[in-house]
Amino acid sequence: MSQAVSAPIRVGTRASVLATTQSQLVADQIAERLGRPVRLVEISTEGDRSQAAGTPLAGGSSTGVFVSALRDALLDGRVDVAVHSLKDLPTYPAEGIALVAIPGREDPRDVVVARDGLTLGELPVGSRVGTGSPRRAAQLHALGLGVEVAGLRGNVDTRIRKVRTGEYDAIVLARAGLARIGRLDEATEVLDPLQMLPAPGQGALAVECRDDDDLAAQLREALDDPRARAAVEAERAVLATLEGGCSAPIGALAEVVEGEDGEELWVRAIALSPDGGLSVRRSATGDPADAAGVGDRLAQEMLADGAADLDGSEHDPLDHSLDKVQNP
Ligand SMILES: NCc1[nH]cc(CCC(=O)O)c1CC(=O)O
Repeated sequence: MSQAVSAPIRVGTRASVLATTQSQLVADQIAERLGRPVRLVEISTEGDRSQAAGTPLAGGSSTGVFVSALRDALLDGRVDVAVHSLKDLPTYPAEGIALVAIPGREDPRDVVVARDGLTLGELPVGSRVGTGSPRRAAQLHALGLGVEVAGLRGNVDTRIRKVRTGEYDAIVLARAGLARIGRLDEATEVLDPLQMLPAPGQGALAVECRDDDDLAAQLREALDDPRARAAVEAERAVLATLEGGCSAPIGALAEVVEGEDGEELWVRAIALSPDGGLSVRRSATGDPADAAGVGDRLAQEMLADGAADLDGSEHDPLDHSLDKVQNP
């Protein structure tokens, strides 16, 4: 499987500005640290094609679409490396493919891009806030701002334009996406994770290759950031365990910090009913070496707290059986 030493390493990428920018970032690091020529190869995905055609994609189910075309290119040898936004990766592994590196992570928080430089709290009641993410929608509802939450699709550029044209008063996006394409100045507010917990893996990249490729060990050595990896493993374990028991929108954020006895991992997570009326929120600390265990146990506690009962589109206000987890 491995190429001659002089052959360029082919890095597969989606064609969007965000994808090519982050793939180029990884390609540059590979070239610099492995001292080998690297070439980007654009792979158009089913998701890109249906976005271009304007066909609506259901929020959650679009996840795998962007990923599978790149993995196919990897498996049939058209590319040697695939770069994904980590939060777009399904939690289950793919046959024949190794997640070899999680490079240093961008700030994982969400941001607001609003008209007239407004923050969420400054938006007049009745304002139209755009997001295609059930997680963001549920947390926006839970904030009780009195705004209308409306669906939103398209790449980052398209979404920002919809604020410019007045179609939306504000939109919510990942800070990392804006930062990577050099448009962070569009953000009018960085959201506190207390108000808006990011998606598991947000702001992180995933570098994959074929699991039998000699390149795997080299890429890990050259690109992997152990702190980012531990944080993301914990967040994804929360997601994987909760997915087993509920289909509610989920936010999770972990970080490795320097504690008194060395490195410490902390994790926060939330699961919400889609209308934001109910939620289960939990946090934990633990050993970064046991990141997945910490995330899994946290999610088990959330399920025991009622996270499994959060799915279903509307919460019946007369049903008091879930009052113990009702938002204040
Ligand atoms: N779901 C699309 C997606 N996948 C990754 C990012 C941004 C970059 C990141 O989170 O790493 C975005 C856009 C967004 O959520 O605003």
